[in-house]
Amino acid sequence: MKRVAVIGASGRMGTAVVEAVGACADMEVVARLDAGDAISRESLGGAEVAVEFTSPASSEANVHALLDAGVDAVVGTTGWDDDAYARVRAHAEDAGRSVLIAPNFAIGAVLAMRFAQIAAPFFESAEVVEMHHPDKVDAPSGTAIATARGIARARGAAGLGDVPDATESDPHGARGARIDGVPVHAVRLRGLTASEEVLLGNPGEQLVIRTDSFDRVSFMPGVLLAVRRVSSRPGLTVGIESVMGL
Ligand SMILES: NC(=O)C1=CN([C@@H]2O[C@H](COP(=O)(O)OP(=O)(O)OC[C@H]3O[C@@H](n4cnc5c(N)ncnc54)[C@H](OP(=O)(O)O)[C@@H]3O)[C@@H](O)[C@H]2O)C=CC1
Ligand SMILES: O=C(O)C1=N[C@H](C(=O)O)C[C@H](O)C1
Repeated sequence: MKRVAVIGASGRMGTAVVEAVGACADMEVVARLDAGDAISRESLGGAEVAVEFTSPASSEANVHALLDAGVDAVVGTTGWDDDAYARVRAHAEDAGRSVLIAPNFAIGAVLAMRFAQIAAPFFESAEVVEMHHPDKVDAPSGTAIATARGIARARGAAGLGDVPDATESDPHGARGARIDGVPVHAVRLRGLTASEEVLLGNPGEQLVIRTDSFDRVSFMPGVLLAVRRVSSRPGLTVGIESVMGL
């Protein structure tokens, strides 16, 4: 029986994780921590793995505290950059522990990111539109950042230049953000959970890759897979693609 702690347990994702882990025959929730709770060996209740869905402002500190407490971590909180990854990788390696951080645990979203990378070299234009519930605190989404970076890498490797765009004046920022040169647009709309479209264009044709999470249950198979596999992957793993065998 894998002993699991949930950090951010009262939040939207934490609540879904507590329920999903509790429904598994091979794992149990031994600790539920939220804002204001200290992370320590004692408060973690003998957990082997912690699942962390909190806020971009607190996630890295939580992961260091989990490593100090001798626990492997599965992290879904967004807002990570390369410097933060490097600090956690070094800490995990020093401590002989494992951390898996993924911007999206939904199988469809992971596949959409991969499909976008495969398609990107074949299209002149590429833009990413992410659409989320209006209670989300960060924009653009972690998934959109990872998607845009993947597209940019694939375009760069194929020798493609900048996406075409004749815009000369955009005082209101209507052309969105640029992530590694790829335009990214964020929609916040009541009724949505999490969706993303990758728009790829050539003269006379368009390819749209779309993924929708209608419910937070969509993230749970990926989270549970990560909980089962994280401890066999020393150091830092980013994304669940490799865990899925992609
Ligand atoms: N990787 C993935 O597949 C997914 C990632 N996410 C990401 O997960 C994160 C959480 O999303 P969501 O569940 O919707 O957010 P919520 O705001 O619903 O939940 C976050 C929870 O964490 C708590 N919290 C805040 N700070 C701390 C802290 N320092 N220690 C412990 N708990 C803390 C909050 O408490 P309080 O409200 O009191 O501040 C709240 O209960 C976001 O970054 C989101 O983008 C979301 C969905 C899928
Ligand atoms: O905040 C959310 O809800 C989500 N956050 C993640 C992100 O920022 O990409 C994953 C998913 O899109 C839901």
